[in-house]
Amino acid sequence: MQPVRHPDAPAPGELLGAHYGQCFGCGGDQPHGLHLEARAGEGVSLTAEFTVQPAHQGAPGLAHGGVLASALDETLGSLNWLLRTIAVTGRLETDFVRPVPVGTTLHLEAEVTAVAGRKIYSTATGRVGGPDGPVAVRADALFIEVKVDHFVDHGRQEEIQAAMSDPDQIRRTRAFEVNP
Ligand SMILES: CCCCC/C=C\C/C=C\C/C=C\C/C=C\CCCC(=O)SCCNC(=O)CCNC(=O)[C@H](O)C(C)(C)COP(=O)(O)OP(=O)(O)OC[C@H]1O[C@@H](n2cnc3c(N)ncnc32)[C@H](O)[C@@H]1OP(=O)(O)O
Repeated sequence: MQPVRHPDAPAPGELLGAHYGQCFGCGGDQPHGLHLEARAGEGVSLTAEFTVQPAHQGAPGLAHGGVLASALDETLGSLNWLLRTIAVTGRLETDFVRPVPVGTTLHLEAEVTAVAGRKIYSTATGRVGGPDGPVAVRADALFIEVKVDHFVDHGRQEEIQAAMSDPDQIRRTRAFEVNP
């Protein structure tokens, strides 16, 4: 089935914000994180940027592939804001097309290609040298829709309690729930 943008999805050009402050991918309160920033696009698409830091090296002066995969995973996961669906990565297939030096800003774009029941199929590319530069990485993913209970049941108590007593987190989580 064709994906359907939720009527209350953020407008094209709007920053999506973090889904969780401590998230390694997008959290502003996470000192070790990627601090990836995603912006809504048209339809069920978005763009995001991430700048490779010295802490992200695999080989000298080059980004670690796992970090680049994380940036792709986070970008693809952010698409769920536009569907207003909570979903987790089931499968992530990554192509590393060219090396990405430290200091490079990766310009990412992602879109949902299909939805089938709880399964959300999506694809992303990351370019270097600008939004129209050459492709350095790309990924195809399958996300699976889950309920908030997924996190409550499986997350460590300490962080779950902290998240549940943070009004900001409750608000962000509610925004994802079509039927709260
Ligand atoms: C109040 C506190 C709450 C705090 C929450 C905070 C915020 C919430 C808001 C948003 C957060 C959401 C996401 C974060 C966004 C971005 C971050 C990046 C995303 C991630 O980094 S997230 C972490 C990594 N991720 C995992 O930690 C998943 C571990 N995993 C599982 O938890 C289970 O594995 C699960 C749930 C995936 C499925 O389990 P399940 O039992 O629910 O469903 P089931 O197995 O029946 O699969 C149903 C259909 O999907 C097919 N299917 C499943 N897996 C497949 C695979 N791998 N390949 C191909 N097909 C697959 C089946 O074949 C079947 O297909 P069919 O229906 O056609 O038969």
